[in-house]
Amino acid sequence: MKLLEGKTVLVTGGSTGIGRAAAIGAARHGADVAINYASSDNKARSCVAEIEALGQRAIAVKGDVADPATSGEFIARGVEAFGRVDVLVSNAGICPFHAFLDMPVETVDRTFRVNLHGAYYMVQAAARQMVEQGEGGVIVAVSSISALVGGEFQTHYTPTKAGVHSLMQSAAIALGKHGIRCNSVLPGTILTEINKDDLADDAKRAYMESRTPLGRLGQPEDLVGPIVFLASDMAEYVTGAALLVDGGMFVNLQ
Ligand SMILES: NC(=O)C1=CN([C@@H]2O[C@H](COP(=O)(O)OP(=O)(O)OC[C@H]3O[C@@H](n4cnc5c(N)ncnc54)[C@H](OP(=O)(O)O)[C@@H]3O)[C@@H](O)[C@H]2O)C=CC1
Ligand SMILES: C[C@H](O)[C@@H]1OC(=O)[C@H](O)[C@@H]1O
Repeated sequence: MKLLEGKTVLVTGGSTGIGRAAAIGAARHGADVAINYASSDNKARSCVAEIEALGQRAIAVKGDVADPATSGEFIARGVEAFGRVDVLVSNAGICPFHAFLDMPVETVDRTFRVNLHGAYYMVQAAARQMVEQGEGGVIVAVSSISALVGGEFQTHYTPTKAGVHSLMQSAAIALGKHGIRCNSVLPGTILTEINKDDLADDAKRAYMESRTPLGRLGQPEDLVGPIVFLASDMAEYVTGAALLVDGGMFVNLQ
């Protein structure tokens, strides 16, 4: 069953990892897709090609989500290409691992601007378009298990993921009257570019696997079902919710 037939889905950070899987997954469910990305031109092009091979339309729009102007441009390009925006998946993010006591100011600033400010501007721009269209819409933000737990080398990152989770809760209230649903997914440890170096440490990787009741770390494709579900009418009474997609890692304390 195709859950997003005829919908237009916009995905930030769609060139690699979770965003790419979400973009291709949405296309498999019948959506036309616009992806935003920062720098990976070839990967963005190949994502578009993969979606087109599925028989759906796709565009890639380059832009830094930390720049407030990028959000308006991305939404406008999506509307220009497909006529409307039904779903935004706010996913773009970075996690430059670093110790707390000597954390550079620039690293804190950049991480907040990309992960939290970027999500804020994108969600706001998409919501403005959805309100103008007058037919509701859906926003799914990629937060993290890190919204709920800390990380020694992620003191600049975990607050941004808690912020994204909180943004979805407040946006759900602000936008409910417009028929716009806002939810977040909270991935656990998913094998992507963002943590390739961190998990190159075999001991750390084995430890993270051992903390996961389902016995393996996640793949980007593990997020597709939850994101498509939340974006679809199957979740029409779900808003302000957060869905852990972590193989059970969060509850595995003892
Ligand atoms: N992997 C994991 O374990 C987890 C990841 N997450 C979250 O998932 C999201 C996606 O991460 P993941 O797929 O793992 O990582 P990847 O590094 O594979 O993908 C990140 C994506 O975001 C894009 N991006 C990065 N910075 C910007 C920017 N300034 N403007 C626009 N796009 C940008 C990248 O584009 P480009 O390739 O062009 O740089 C890429 O498309 C992030 O928000 C992350 O916090 C949450 C929980 C766990
Ligand atoms: C990048 C990390 O491996 C990953 O990001 C998250 O949000 C998870 O909590 C993991 O720490």
